[in-house]
Amino acid sequence: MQKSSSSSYLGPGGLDLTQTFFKPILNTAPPSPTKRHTKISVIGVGNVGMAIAQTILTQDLADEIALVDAKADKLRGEMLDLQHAAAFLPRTKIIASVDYSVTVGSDLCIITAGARQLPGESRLNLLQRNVALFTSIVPPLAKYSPDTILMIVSNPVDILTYVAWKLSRFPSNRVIGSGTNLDSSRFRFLIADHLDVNAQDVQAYIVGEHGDSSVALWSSISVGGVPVLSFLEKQQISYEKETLENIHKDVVNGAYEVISLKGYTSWAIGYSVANLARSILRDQRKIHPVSVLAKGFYGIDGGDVFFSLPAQLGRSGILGVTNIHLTDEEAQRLKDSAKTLIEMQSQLGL
Ligand SMILES: NC(=O)C1=CN([C@@H]2O[C@H](COP(=O)(O)OP(=O)(O)OC[C@H]3O[C@@H](n4cnc5c(N)ncnc54)[C@H](O)[C@@H]3O)[C@@H](O)[C@H]2O)C=CC1
Ligand SMILES: CC(=O)C(=O)O
Repeated sequence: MQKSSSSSYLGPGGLDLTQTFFKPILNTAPPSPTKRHTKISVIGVGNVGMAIAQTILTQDLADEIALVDAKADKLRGEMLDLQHAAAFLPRTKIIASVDYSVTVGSDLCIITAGARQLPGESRLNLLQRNVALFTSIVPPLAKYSPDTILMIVSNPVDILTYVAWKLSRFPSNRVIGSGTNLDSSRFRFLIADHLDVNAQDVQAYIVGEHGDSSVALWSSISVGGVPVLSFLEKQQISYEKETLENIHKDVVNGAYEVISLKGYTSWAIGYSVANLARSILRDQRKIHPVSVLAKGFYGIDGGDVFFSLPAQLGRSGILGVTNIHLTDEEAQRLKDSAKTLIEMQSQLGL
């Protein structure tokens, strides 16, 4: 049986079989002009890109997903494998190409392409390799989808978000790094595990660099609406600062541990980015710790640095940054995290 370019099957003699199986209802009203067609492009179909794509599919977040990768065979294989799950998933058109024209008209472009860490290697060590790739990825995305929102996932995510902002020339509200949304989920899991509660009832943020200099905002943690540290202090319940430091260390070491065990991280970042995509495309106006242009917030003034702050996300991208009270120690750690990133950025000459 021959397949036409429009995907309808032509039987013997060129008979269009879709006409045999379906008797079309004529004179129907056209689709409502207010119904939006949502398109997401995922660049890089490695472990991370595919975990994101499959989570987006299962959560019914897009009408169309376009996949792009430099490896044509791997790309077609991943596209077919996802298409073959059509009978079990919400209806989503899945297309793929090594040519960026496939991304045209995307609402959201998620970049996961690039080198990943070897066991023990830091995220910042990937910088030179992945900056070079971004010069061939970001300009065509901006060309084919000038109104899109860019979501950067490749590491080091904060500096690459800055690079994507520069290369795209987009306003900063439309260039977002997945940042510490993932670290904060790890943090909430560990606190929930420690207190034997549900992680969704734990409100807790890791901010700053997605990486070794990240900052845990202990002073603002609440569980079920109860501010944890001030509650413990009022009840005169002693807690060890070391216990808190160890939980943060476990957050920072979390990715290193997973990478040393299975070679890469994928499932948690898949859920994290799908969670961000939902807030953006469904205009949820939820607060997420994501990588944003931080200049002017929380006393950060040393340069154009992107790192994670609790930001409100909606259909136009970043809507604002929340003003959480920080202790002097937390504010200083945040400034140190910014300094680390600005020093790395200054070597790029962008
Ligand atoms: N921000 C975060 O929280 C996280 C970030 N990551 C980062 O995501 C990135 C991807 O990780 P994995 O998927 O595990 O790596 P991977 O090696 O499995 O996949 C990378 C993919 O990028 C493709 N690629 C390379 N150059 C390309 C180009 N110029 N154009 C298009 N595609 C290209 C490769 O062909 C490959 O399919 C890494 O930088 C990793 O560090 C990973 C986990 C979490
Ligand atoms: C690899 C990475 O950045 C993570 O899993 O946090």
